[in-house]
Amino acid sequence: MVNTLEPIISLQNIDVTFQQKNKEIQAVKDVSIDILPGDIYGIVGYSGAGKSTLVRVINLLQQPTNGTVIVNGQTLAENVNDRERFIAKNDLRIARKKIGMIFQHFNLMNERTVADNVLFPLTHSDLSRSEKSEKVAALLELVGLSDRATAYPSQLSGGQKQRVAIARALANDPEILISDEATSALDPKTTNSILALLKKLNIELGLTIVLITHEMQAVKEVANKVAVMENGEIIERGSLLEMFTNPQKQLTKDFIDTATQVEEGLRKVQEQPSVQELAAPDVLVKFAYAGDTTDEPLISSLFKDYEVSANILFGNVEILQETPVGNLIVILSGRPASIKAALKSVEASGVTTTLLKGELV
Ligand SMILES: Nc1ncnc2c1ncn2[C@@H]1O[C@H](COP(=O)(O)OP(=O)(O)OP(=O)(O)O)[C@@H](O)[C@H]1O
Repeated sequence: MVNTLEPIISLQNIDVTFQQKNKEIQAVKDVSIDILPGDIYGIVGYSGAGKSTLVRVINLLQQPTNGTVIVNGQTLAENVNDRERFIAKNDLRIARKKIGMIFQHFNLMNERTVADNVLFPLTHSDLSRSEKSEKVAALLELVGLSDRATAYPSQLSGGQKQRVAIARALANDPEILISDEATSALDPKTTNSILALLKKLNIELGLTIVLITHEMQAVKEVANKVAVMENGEIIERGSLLEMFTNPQKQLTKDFIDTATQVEEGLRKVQEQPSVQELAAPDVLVKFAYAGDTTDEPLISSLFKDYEVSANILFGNVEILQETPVGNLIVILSGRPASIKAALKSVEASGVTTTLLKGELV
């Protein structure tokens, strides 16, 4: 995506405060975020971080206590003379049609068929009866459920229910889809098929997707940008690659470790005698890199240029956003000054290094 695009969603200095008896809950604190057309923007955080509250501000399902909400160039909320003002109800109703939403528990109407669930948002549209039927058929085709049009939600698997919910969310041709933990109730295989569907909709329809989740794995599969939320604030944000190769905050690192095999690799590596018996000046380090750097030249240059040998204990390369992203866990051995210099040069070549055990002397 070109960076000069105007944001399709712009949230500026958003606060959401809930008043509860004699206490105030600040669910969202001064959050600003710009989402560009065509982005799949992942917002990650633990339960209670404020993700749902924040994304519900986009379509004013949740009114902000303060801040500006601009969607598709239209100002839905802003602070004027110290008072938060909102777009007129009728205009909001129209604006909301362009913002689809899907949820963890699907929210389907159980007494209606699949086709009727998808038809529901078109009830008051100007389309003729046959146009509506055609639209429903096309939507079911798009989500791969043409053969289940007359089934009832109770007859569907979780993944199929979410497909119906997606078709329903797309009925009014929205430009934005908000996914609030849409894959959290699904098993890993079904999760992947729903994420693949979201990616397809992003590519084929140019749909902008805001994906909130507590699973970095889901974000990793499809998002191009990521923000991490904690205690109502965005504590870190960036491109998927930046976040995976050079996370700054501990919480981001923890989330990333859950989505790579590094955490598991590290656990096994720690059990190995060579690590348990690690003696100075040897050090255990992790290298994380993206793009053209590959492990082989990296390792051979350590020896060639610094006479530092690297014993690889764990290696993992995966493709994110069509870019290889690698993680290596190695023991470096050599003269102390050489190890230091080698690590410096590795860092300078764009590889993120983390000292896992031992000390640089
Ligand atoms: N309507 C409400 N009234 C009072 N407090 C609320 C309300 N909605 C949310 N909160 C509180 O705001 C904070 C943020 O909640 P929110 O649901 O946005 O978090 P989340 O990151 O989406 O977590 P989860 O995935 O569990 O929903 C929590 O402390 C929650 O209890």
